[in-house]
Amino acid sequence: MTLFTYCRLFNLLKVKGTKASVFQNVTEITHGTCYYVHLKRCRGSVDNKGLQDRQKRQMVRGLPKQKPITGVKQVIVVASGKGGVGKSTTAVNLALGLMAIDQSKSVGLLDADVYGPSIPKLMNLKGHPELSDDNRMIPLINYGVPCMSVGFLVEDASPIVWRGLMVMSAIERLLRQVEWGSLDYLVVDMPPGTGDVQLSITQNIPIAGAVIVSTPQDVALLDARRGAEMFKKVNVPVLGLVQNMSVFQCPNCHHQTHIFGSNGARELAETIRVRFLGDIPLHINIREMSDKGQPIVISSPDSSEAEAYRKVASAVIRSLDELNMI
Ligand SMILES: Nc1ncnc2c1ncn2[C@@H]1O[C@H](COP(=O)(O)OP(=O)(O)OP(=O)(O)O)[C@@H](O)[C@H]1O
Repeated sequence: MTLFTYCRLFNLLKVKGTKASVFQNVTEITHGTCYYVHLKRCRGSVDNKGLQDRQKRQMVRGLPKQKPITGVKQVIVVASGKGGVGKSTTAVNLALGLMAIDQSKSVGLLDADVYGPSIPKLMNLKGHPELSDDNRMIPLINYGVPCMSVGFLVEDASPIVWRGLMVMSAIERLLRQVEWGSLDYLVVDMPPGTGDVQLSITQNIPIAGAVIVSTPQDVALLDARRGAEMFKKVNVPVLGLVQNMSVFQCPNCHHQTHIFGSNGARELAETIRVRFLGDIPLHINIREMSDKGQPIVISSPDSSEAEAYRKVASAVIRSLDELNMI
């Protein structure tokens, strides 16, 4: 581990306030290509599992007090039960779609996928955040969207091999130590699944609602359902389901194929009584533009794919408006 990465990780773990006392000693242990940071608690060793279990129990009982992120009006989390279904691509294009349909709105993007941060690549951003006068990280901006990601804090090729407590500290820092300014929406790209990170985020901040992304494939739908149930359990409203990669149209003969199935997410939305937010086709332009860091909503705003993302953004706003009326 280079000295640079080490310092970055160390800074990342410096949590202000009471939790700072948890970290008395951070020691680097190198095992071949894997790096571990060994944490010692003031009294005895850290019982990660115990701590996490306690957090989960507190969560379920609704004990911890959620604190809003300074300057942010509404937090929208984008989640998926399963990895690789297009959650980050949807989060990016949703954020840009929200801005496209109402340019008076300010939108930020937070990459909470600490194990596999992809927002820097998708938003074509590189570099490290500067610090404000009060030591908060200033987001990097592209396409008018301020972004923050753990990817800005570690070197590109560094393996992100973290123990549970380190992940929680990183998340806390990303939630509390970023100078967002004033935002109407903060779109959060969650890690896939229904684990500690997801619980920790729902525990720490008030969330306006969750958008669940799934392909129409049975195995993805099963996990999407689990994701939706988790949010309901912790009282986060589910704004709806996005069906990604629903149809592939051959660019030559225009024949349409439902590679992952056709209507699974739509049917699941009906079953679990949440809004169906829209269909995003499986399209090479979406993948190619994403890889270039030029999201389709920005690079081909007139395409039907960009329109599909804007429709999803409109549906999300409808869900939020309905919730705000309650
Ligand atoms: N509608 C789509 N059409 C074509 N390619 C897509 C589409 N949606 C996503 N992809 C591609 O699928 C791959 C996975 O997408 P993405 O990284 O957004 O998924 P994810 O669910 O966030 O993955 P992870 O769980 O690893 O974070 C990427 O290469 C992306 O460009």
